[in-house]
Amino acid sequence: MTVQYQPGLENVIASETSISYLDVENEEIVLRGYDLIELARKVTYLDVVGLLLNRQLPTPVQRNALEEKLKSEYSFPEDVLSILKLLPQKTNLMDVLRTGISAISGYDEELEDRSRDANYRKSIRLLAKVPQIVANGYRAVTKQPLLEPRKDLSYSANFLYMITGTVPTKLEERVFDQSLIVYSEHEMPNSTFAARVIASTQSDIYGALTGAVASLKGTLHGGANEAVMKMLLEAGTESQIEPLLLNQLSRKERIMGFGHRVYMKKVDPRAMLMKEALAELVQEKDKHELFNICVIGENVMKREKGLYPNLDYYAAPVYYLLGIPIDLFTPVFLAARTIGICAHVMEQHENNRLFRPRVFYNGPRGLHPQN
Ligand SMILES: CC(=O)SCCNC(=O)CCNC(=O)[C@H](O)C(C)(C)COP(=O)(O)OP(=O)(O)OC[C@H]1O[C@@H](n2cnc3c(N)ncnc32)[C@H](O)[C@@H]1OP(=O)(O)O
Ligand SMILES: O=C([O-])CC(=O)C(=O)O
Repeated sequence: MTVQYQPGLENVIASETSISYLDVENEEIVLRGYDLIELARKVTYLDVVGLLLNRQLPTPVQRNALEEKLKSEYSFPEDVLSILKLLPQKTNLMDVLRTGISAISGYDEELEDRSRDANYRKSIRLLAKVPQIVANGYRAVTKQPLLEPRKDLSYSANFLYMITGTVPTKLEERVFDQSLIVYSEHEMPNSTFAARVIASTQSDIYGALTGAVASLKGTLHGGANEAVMKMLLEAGTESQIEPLLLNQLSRKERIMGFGHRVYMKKVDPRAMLMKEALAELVQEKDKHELFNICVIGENVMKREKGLYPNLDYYAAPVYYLLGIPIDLFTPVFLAARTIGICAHVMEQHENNRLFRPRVFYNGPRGLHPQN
């Protein structure tokens, strides 16, 4: 059988899934039958968690039960916090997160159980603990006091509170929750593929998620949201963003937050939702210039390269205005994506076929060692 080689597996169908699908033609991100953007407008992150885990949107009663279950799993091993405190201050926070997720696996009694029910329970535990690794991991390496999760706050409000140390306003909570929804799941990005490849050996959900963290760190993937914010801050003013971008483009550099393997010359619907959220936030915080800088940047890239912003472009200034340290932007993305990755690992375990592709060999043949 001849199979065509596709560098980067571009457009190759790697899995069958009922979790999500990017319908680029119709500009819709399908999540278990729903439009992701409509979900982000109408329901909460925990509803989406319920949808991804149970294949249907929870009723309000089911949603509350899910929230209670999550909060009952907030307890966190002290020893893992001690490990995180030992990491050097300069450790990249994605590496802190990778270490933390790896370390908590040993505390899960069901680690080696691959059944759907066990994977479901482990997903809940991960959802309860990953935000704590993000927030307290950052606090540990930067020598700030650690915070206990607050059960009186919603899941999303607590996550933001544990990062910033301040209870968010209603608008901040809603915008952050929306950002978690749009980051929650996106078909087969590099990180999800990495997790499925790992899970396909019958390895465990913690290991698969740990691998996904390493994948997401790269700037061609999740790491772009941090790079975007650094670029926007470097520009600093409305008048400086265009020359900065033109300069980078003249050096043939990639502009972070633009382009996408699947959308490329089309708009990423998630970026547009975050643009709306940013417009609301700059109003509340009187930071209109940041919004204007972003819009100018968007227009320059459309004009110069025909490229559109991806989610990371508009999520970055949103996170900045929410008071999230830039080094935590990608860890927060991973925390939001944990549910999507868990759903994929569960699906992989339920209908598994080992990933083992072949190569297009272009090396020498027929050599012999000289004795
Ligand atoms: C949530 C997420 O993870 S979204 C992705 C976040 N990552 C980024 O924003 C990083 C910046 N973007 C990129 O590097 C790319 O658009 C990627 C990695 C996301 C997708 O890349 P690929 O599918 O491999 O596209 P590819 O590299 O073939 O690009 C096609 C053309 O567009 C150009 N291009 C693509 N993205 C950019 C960009 N951001 N800036 C400048 N040029 C770009 C490429 O240089 C290439 O041009 P050429 O044909 O003249 O050589
Ligand atoms: O789909 C991709 O390749 C990257 C992406 O936008 C995501 O993971 O959200």
